[in-house]
Parts: sequence; C-alpha cells; structure tokens
Amino acid sequence: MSLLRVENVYKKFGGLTANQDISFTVQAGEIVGLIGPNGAGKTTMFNCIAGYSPPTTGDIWLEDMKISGMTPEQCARVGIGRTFQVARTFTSMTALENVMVGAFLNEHSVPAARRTAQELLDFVNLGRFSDKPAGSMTISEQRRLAVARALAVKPKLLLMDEVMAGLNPTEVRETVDVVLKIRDQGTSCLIVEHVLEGIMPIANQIVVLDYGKKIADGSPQDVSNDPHVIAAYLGDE
Ligand SMILES: Nc1ncnc2c1ncn2[C@@H]1O[C@H](COP(=O)(O)OP(=O)(O)OP(=O)(O)O)[C@@H](O)[C@H]1O
Repeated sequence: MSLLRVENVYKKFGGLTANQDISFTVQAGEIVGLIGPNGAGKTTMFNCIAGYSPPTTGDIWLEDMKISGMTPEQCARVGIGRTFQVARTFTSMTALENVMVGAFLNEHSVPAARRTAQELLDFVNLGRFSDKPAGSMTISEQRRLAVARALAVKPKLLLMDEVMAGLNPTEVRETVDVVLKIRDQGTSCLIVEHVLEGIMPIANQIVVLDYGKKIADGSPQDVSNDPHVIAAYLGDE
C-alpha cells in the first residue's frame, strides 16, 4: 500500500483552478520531488495534503486513512509534518524552544519535550545552537530548524517547501545530507523545490506540475528527458 495517495484532486479559487485532476503516490521510504514553474500549484497541493486548505474535489489518503478534509492538527497527529516556504520560526525564541513547540504535540512534560528537541537539533546538525535565538541564525540554519520542528511531531511523511532556495552550494549539500538522513530513519519526504541540483540526485520519483496540471511523473532521469518538462520548466533553467 502506498504511504500517500492523491486521487483526482481539484483545488479551485473562484475562477482559478490551481490544481486540476492531480493524482500521484508516495511510497514508504522514498523521497519524491514536486517541481514546476512558479504558480504551477505546488504549494496549493501541500496545503491540500496538510489540511490547511482542503481539496475542492478529490481525495487524499495516508495509508488506509482518508485525510482530505482533516484540520492541520489532525493531519499532524496522523503523520503529516510540514515546513513552510517562508520559514516560520519564532525569531525571539531559542532554537531549542522552537523545536519544543513541535515536540509538545506528543510529549506531555517539559523535560521530555526538551530532550526530544535537543536530539532533533543534533540530528539536523544544529545541536551547538540550542540556546541561540532563532532570529539570529542564518537562512540555512533557520530552514534546518524548521525541519527539526516539523520532525518533532514524528511524521510518517514530511512535506518540505523550498528548503534549499537561496542557499549556497555548501548549504545545499548540508540540507541534502539531512534529507537523506530523514529518509534513512524511516520518514518519507515530499519536497517542493526549485533547486533541481539539490532534489534530482536524491529523489526516487519526480512529479511535475504546470499551470495546475500534472505533466510528468517518473524517475528523475525520465522526467529530465521528457519533452513536456523541458518545454515547461527545465528549458527555463
Ligand atoms: N489562497 C489563494 N487564493 C487565490 N489564488 C491562490 C491562492 N493560493 C494560490 N493561488 C493561486 O494558485 C496558483 C498556484 O499557486 P501556488 O502557490 O500553489 O503555486 P506554486 O507552484 O507553489 O508557485 P511558487 O513556485 O511560485 O511557490 C497561482 O496562480 C496562485 O496565484
């Protein structure tokens, strides 16, 4: 059984169809990239999956549970974690406190939440920054902090929205290493990304959206050679 199944999802905003008949799956243990030009409907799809804005029609399943129509908190409780395009860190709180906010979904004592948060900061290579105010961290560090906070809800599937945008090549490599570690410890990843050199080498599958429609779905190599994708997106790179 697939971990995530998106079935014939439409999302309409008035007269605009941001997602049109989108279907795809994510298998357990895999990294899937969701790519496409600006305005293609990628963030809209994330919002449908994570409960922030339900599909107009169509269904979304996490294993055998229908999650379309659930609230963001219900989605988090059943196993969907997410980061946002603009890292929503609490800038005046320390790195540790930021991750503790996520940890409280499952942990019911401060010491347990603190322990989990410190482990997750270590996991994303930010362990030495636990007492640092999030607002004084670099963009790259804040993105990994957001990943640690999303992992604190112990997701089966982690949705990551442009965690590599604006990073230098060293920072992209650090982030890629963290994504691979997340996959290796058993959490599947669905990643919206414009930084193709970050996502293409590590993805098992790439789904391409353009103007709200799915135009390709396959291995990174097949998708890179697909004329529709080249015309719509890769040709612009
Ligand atoms: N809440 C909303 N109300 C109205 N239109 C919206 C809303 N959210 C998104 N849209 C529109 O839906 C379309 C898809 O937007 P979306 O943000 O999903 O694209 P995207 O692929 O994530 O783009 P980008 O790569 O630039 O982040 C766009 O035309 C956008 O203007």
